[in-house]
Amino acid sequence: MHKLLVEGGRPLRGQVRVSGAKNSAVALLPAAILAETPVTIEGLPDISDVGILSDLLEEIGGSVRKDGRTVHIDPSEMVDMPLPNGKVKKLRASYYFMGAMLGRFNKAVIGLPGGCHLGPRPIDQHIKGFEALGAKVTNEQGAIYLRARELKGARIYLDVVSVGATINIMLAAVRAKGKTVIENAAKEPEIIDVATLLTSMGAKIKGAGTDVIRIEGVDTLKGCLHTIIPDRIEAGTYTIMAAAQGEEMIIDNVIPQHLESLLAKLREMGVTIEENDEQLYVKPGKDLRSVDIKTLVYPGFPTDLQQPFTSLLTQTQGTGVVTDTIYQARFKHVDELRRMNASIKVEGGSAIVTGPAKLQGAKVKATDLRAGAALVIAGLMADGVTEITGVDHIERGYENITNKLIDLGAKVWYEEMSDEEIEQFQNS
Ligand SMILES: CC(=O)N[C@H]1[C@@H](OP(=O)(O)OP(=O)(O)OC[C@H]2O[C@@H](n3ccc(=O)[nH]c3=O)[C@H](O)[C@@H]2O)O[C@H](CO)[C@@H](O)[C@@H]1O
Ligand SMILES: C=C(OP(=O)(O)O)C(=O)O
Repeated sequence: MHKLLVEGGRPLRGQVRVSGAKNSAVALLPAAILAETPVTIEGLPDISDVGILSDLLEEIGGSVRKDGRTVHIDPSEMVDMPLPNGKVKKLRASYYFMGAMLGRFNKAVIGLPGGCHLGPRPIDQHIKGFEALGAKVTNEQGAIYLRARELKGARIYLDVVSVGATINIMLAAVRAKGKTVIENAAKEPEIIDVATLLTSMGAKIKGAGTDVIRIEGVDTLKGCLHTIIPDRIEAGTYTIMAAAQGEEMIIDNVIPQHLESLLAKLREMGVTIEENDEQLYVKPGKDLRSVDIKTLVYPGFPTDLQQPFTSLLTQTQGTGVVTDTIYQARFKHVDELRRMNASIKVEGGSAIVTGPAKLQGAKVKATDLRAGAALVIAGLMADGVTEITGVDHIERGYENITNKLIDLGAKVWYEEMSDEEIEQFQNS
């Protein structure tokens, strides 16, 4: 087991290239189950979530061949193998095996998913959708059993706007008989990306990216070639780093429109940002002003950038209120930032951040993926060395973060943890 060390105080400059989107990748891979001939996906990020999903595709009989960041998946020999335990529990997105296997085989057995602990993360809307399409769904000892004689299109109104439920219902519905309408659907760019792949496979989908998605079921889907979109959350994380500790930075391979809510807030704080076709040029001003943020569904401020943004607010002038309306308990990073001398109070679903605080390097724990990113940003701004444990969370979502940071001028490195440190980490 290793820890990540960050020596603070060095300015970041230069260019960083954003990888393919984690939250697309984790849906595109299971979507390949629905095809009958090989699917090729280009630009997948090299992160652990992608590795685990590729292994799961092989467990059900698929052949997965990696060629750099391109992955070729041959789904022709896949079978309806139950996956009640094991790797499905290591990540959130294994729930997409439910929709995809149900769509292909009319049955699936999938263990309840893992992923970041951000408070309750129910999947009732996914299940409501599968049931509406004609599946019988039961929870038996922590695994979801789904069975259908035949899936039939239905009108499904989501009670909560959910990325996962929208994509999962799309996956199950593309091969169902007749028409499905998903109302109050989520509008995140990753949903459009998955719909684009499915459409290239022969699916008939209209309205992805709006809150009403219409799907006309087809009998078969074929393989295709798809290029993934860039990761707006990774791009946003580096943009926040540039505001926090950058001199001048270029974030490359970005769709700027995907980040408008973040860019608007950064400009309000005094950061200069220029948008080009696929790049952002970021130059922080002196004495940035604090702002309030409230996370919302897309195109609102993304909850996945709330934690990194909180680290930036520790350095701005005044008080900023961070309210997470998606995950009211997504504040585990706050205790760790306090160890580094940040001045933050959590009240209800909000963190109140008073800046500027002089951050100091400390031993901290990444409790989840974006908490890890928040600690890296804090470490870059702090005096001295910050030691971050729980690095496997960070590796779920950030490709090659150390090399990308080193190229920008940061001093970051991994060290093996001692037995004593591992024990302390496991007990904390
Ligand atoms: C793999 C992936 O894409 N993960 C993202 C996805 O997670 P995920 O798909 O799990 O998040 P959802 O969009 O489903 O969740 C949004 C809200 O709806 C609630 N809810 C969701 C489903 C459900 O059946 N019932 C229910 O009540 C959740 O508890 C949460 O409060 O979107 C989140 C919100 O943008 C992001 O933080 C995650 O990075
Ligand atoms: C919460 C996240 O991921 P997951 O849904 O995969 O746990 C995230 O990407 O910030």
